[in-house]
Amino acid sequence: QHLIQVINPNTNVAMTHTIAEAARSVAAPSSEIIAVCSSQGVESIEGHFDEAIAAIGVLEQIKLGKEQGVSGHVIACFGDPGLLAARELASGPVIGIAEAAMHVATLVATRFSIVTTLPRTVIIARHLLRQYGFEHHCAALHAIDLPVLALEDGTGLAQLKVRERCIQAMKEDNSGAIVLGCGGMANLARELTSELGIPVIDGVTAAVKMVESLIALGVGTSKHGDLAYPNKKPLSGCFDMLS
Ligand SMILES: O=C(O)C[C@H]1NC(=O)NC1=O
Repeated sequence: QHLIQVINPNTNVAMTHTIAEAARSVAAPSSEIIAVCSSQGVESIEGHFDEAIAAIGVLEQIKLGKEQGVSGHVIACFGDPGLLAARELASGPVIGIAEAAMHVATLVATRFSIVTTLPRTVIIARHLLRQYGFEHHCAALHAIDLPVLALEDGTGLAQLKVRERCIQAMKEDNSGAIVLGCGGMANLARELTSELGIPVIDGVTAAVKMVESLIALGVGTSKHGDLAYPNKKPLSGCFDMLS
């Protein structure tokens, strides 16, 4: 039995539940999903400011997960906030949902489109494409132009918009797969894949299976070089919780 920690970096409980359900829907019988969210910070992550705040929440949860003996971690926000910092802290694998979804898309298509929430977060996905080396694999990025928490408001409007943008991407982008650009979209991928006849990929489920694979391979985060544990030093003020 392996514990896999799935971290929603925002503080929204409903979205944490959506993410947890998706993670558990694909987890192997040998995996136990520990779903958590940041204990403080932002209720949704919609830009650079939010990402910076969320990264601290991620690090706090990574530390707690380590103390609980988890075997691996998922950062369940499409900005992959705090990913490399989390890898310094962690000994097991740490996978962000954006990198996971992008990797899976490149395994089944030569080019993919991304459908995310607010237009202002598109640049964050662009930065990740460059950082991960997938810039030339991404045909286009689309935003439904609704706030992240519209996905949890119960009206179904955001889900309708995601479907519309996926259909538009299929028609316009000449890409073979679509990546859903938000942890809160995790429960939409299977239905959209079968309805639209194109791989619609969610990063939460992709990341859970990648963490499981790395655990099975006996591959943890490298502690050789820049992802070694952080240099020991006193952490003052509110950061004391990270020491
Ligand atoms: O960047 C986005 O639009 C989505 C991102 N924000 C958030 O609170 N969870 C996420 O996955």
